[in-house]
Amino acid sequence: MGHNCKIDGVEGVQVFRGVVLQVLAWGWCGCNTYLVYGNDFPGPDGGLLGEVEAAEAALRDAAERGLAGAAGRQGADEATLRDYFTAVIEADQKIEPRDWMPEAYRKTLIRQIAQHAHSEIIGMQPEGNWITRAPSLKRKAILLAKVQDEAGHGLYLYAAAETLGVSRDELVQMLLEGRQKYSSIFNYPTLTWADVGAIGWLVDGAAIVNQVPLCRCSYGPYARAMIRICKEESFHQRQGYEILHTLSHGTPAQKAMAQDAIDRWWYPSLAMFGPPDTASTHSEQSMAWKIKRFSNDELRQRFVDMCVQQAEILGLTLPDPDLRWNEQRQAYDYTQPDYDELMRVIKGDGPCNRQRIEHRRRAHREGAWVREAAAAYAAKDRVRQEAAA
Ligand SMILES: CC(C)(COP(=O)(O)OP(=O)(O)OC[C@H]1O[C@@H](n2cnc3c(N)ncnc32)[C@H](O)[C@@H]1OP(=O)(O)O)[C@@H](O)C(=O)NCCC(=O)NCCSC(=O)Cc1ccccc1
Repeated sequence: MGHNCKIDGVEGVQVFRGVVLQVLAWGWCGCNTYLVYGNDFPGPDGGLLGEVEAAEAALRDAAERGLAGAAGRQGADEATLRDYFTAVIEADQKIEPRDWMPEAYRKTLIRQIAQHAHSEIIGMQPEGNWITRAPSLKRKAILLAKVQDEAGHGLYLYAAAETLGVSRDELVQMLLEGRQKYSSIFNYPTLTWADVGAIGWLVDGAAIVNQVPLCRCSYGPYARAMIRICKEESFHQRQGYEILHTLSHGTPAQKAMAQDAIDRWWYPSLAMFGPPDTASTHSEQSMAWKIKRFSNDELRQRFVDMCVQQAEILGLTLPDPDLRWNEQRQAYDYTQPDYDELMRVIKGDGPCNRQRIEHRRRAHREGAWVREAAAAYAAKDRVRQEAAA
């Protein structure tokens, strides 16, 4: 399907009816987006892809050493199963769907993975808003592919959540009824084309910093989903960075537009990491279970430290007059985001909360015929297969 061509100096880009499918030259790349600049361009992920690869190797190792397998111990009493669960976590092995797990561990995972899946799906809206207005056909194709990747991430994550005994239908229903959350960041508007760049650089950047440690999460299906998602998010971050780089090296008006986007997205991106550690209700337990590997504040600091030099290369300013290197801490001091605003947005009172959820409800209603057709086809297919067997 499609044909291969060279776009922006990248060989082997597979194109089908004008839409970039994938870069064939990149062995692992299963995603839709592609790299649009040469090797002289600085990679903005701060080496995080290396960490993803290390986590992937650790997953393979865990599978080979195989401490997991508590499924075979289902007959044991609860105390033995609990000891085994603790041993698996302590040994940095993986809990798998059929293993015994405490009910609170299961619930925490369902809450976090579902919230994560909903974020990917709702997160398609702010950028989707710019697909028809992207400044060139090339930019449109890239953005279309990126937004499509987010849908794919949502699907991997719903599938991971389903291994915990909850159905995708139930999860979607909980989102639509406001009983489950999605990330605060997607309740902010995308006012200009530069916002698409800022989302890629800052929002995908924050997402990667948060998600790379999740590749080492103690629950196998979530950890495995995160490996692929992080690789794809790394592309997304680069495409956003490249948009901003182009704008900031363009006309004064384009540079001003890029700066304005950074000014508006910086603090909401810092808030994505959640409340400060002192106010985080779940962190302690989630870290003990090795679902979370770092606290909200640790990850936020890592993100700030990563962004400072990248902003310098972009020639843009992070909107924080108190941002400065602290020699003693070997980290940047920075101004905290407004956590009262975060709480207001989480509770439904952000600039776009109503619009986002209304749009999702409408899309769900309008997609009913597709779900019905798929279910009817599956039922027919089952009958056909049973008849043939
Ligand atoms: C770090 C945290 C978000 C929160 O830590 P926890 O230990 O779970 O909670 P903690 O005790 O600290 O907080 C107390 C309460 O506050 C809630 N809350 C906190 N922060 C937020 C917030 N920002 N927004 C909304 N709610 C928030 C939290 O749920 C809890 O409420 P609950 O008790 O449930 O009612 C964690 O769940 C996590 O790592 N999730 C996985 C990553 C993930 O979901 N990424 C998604 C974005 S990336 C993406 O989509 C990619 C993309 C890029 C571009 C375009 C499209 C897509």
